[in-house]
Amino acid sequence: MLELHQITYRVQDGDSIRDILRDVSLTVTDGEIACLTGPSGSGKSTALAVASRLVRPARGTVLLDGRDITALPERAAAAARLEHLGIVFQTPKLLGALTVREQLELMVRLGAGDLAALSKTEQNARIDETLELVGISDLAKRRPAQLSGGQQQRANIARAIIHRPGTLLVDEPTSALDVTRSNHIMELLTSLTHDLGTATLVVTHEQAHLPLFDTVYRMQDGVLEAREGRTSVGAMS
Ligand SMILES: Nc1ncnc2c1ncn2[C@@H]1O[C@H](COP(=O)(O)OP(=O)(O)OP(=O)(O)O)[C@@H](O)[C@H]1O
Repeated sequence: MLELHQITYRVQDGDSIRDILRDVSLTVTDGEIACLTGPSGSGKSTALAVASRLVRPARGTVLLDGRDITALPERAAAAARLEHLGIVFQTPKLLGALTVREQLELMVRLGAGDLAALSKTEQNARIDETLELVGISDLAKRRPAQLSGGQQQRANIARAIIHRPGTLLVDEPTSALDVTRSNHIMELLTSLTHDLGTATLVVTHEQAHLPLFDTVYRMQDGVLEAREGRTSVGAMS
C-alpha cells in the first residue's frame, strides 16, 4: 500500500523557490491500480520520485505498507525501496550483459523483498513463476538486445515484481511501444495488480488506457485536481 499525505516538493529555481508539488495526497490500496495523468510538466514524475523516496519532500509524509519512509537516511531509504517497492521506468533499464533469467537472479542475490527468506529451490520456482506471469518463459536465456521492445518491458516488469513488493510504481510504461503492444502491457499490469495484490501507481499520458484503471488522479501545475474512481467522480476537496 502507498500513501502520500500532503506532499509539497520544493526546488530552487534561479533566485526563487518553486513548489513543484503542492499538498498532494493520494492512497493506493493493495490490489488497486491507479493512474496519475496530466499535462507535461505538471509534476507526475516528481510525484513518483517522492513516492520512491528518491527525493525528499519539503512537507508531508510517504508511507509504504504503513511504514513512514519520509525522513529515512539514504541507505535506509534504499533498503526500504528494495523491500517494499517495484519500479518500472519508461524505457527498460535492463543490464545488457545478462540474460533475462540472470536479471532476476540478481534481485535474488540482492535479497530484495521476501527473496532472502526463500530456499534455493523456492527462489528458482519464484523466477519460473514470475517469467510465466509476464509471459516470457521461453525467453529466459536471451539478452536484452535479442528482445523486442514489448518483451524488454515484460522482462523489466518481471524484475520489478520478482520480490513481490507491496507497491509498484510505473512511469509511462508504453510510450516506446505501438498500440497493440502498449495495450498488452497495460492489461498485464492490471492483471498482475489484481492477482498479486500489489498497490500499483502508473504515470501515463495515454487517454485510451484510462478506463483500465480503478482510480484516475488528474494533476495540473503540481496539484491533484480530480480523483475519478469506478464508483465516484469529482474534484479533490
Ligand atoms: N530539480 C528541479 N529543479 C527545477 N525544476 C524542476 C526540477 N525537477 C522538476 N522540475 C520541474 O518541475 C515540473 C514538473 O516536472 P515533472 O517531470 O514531474 O513533470 P511531468 O508531469 O512528469 O512531465 P512529463 O509528462 O513531461 O514527463 C517541470 O516544470 C520541471 O521542469
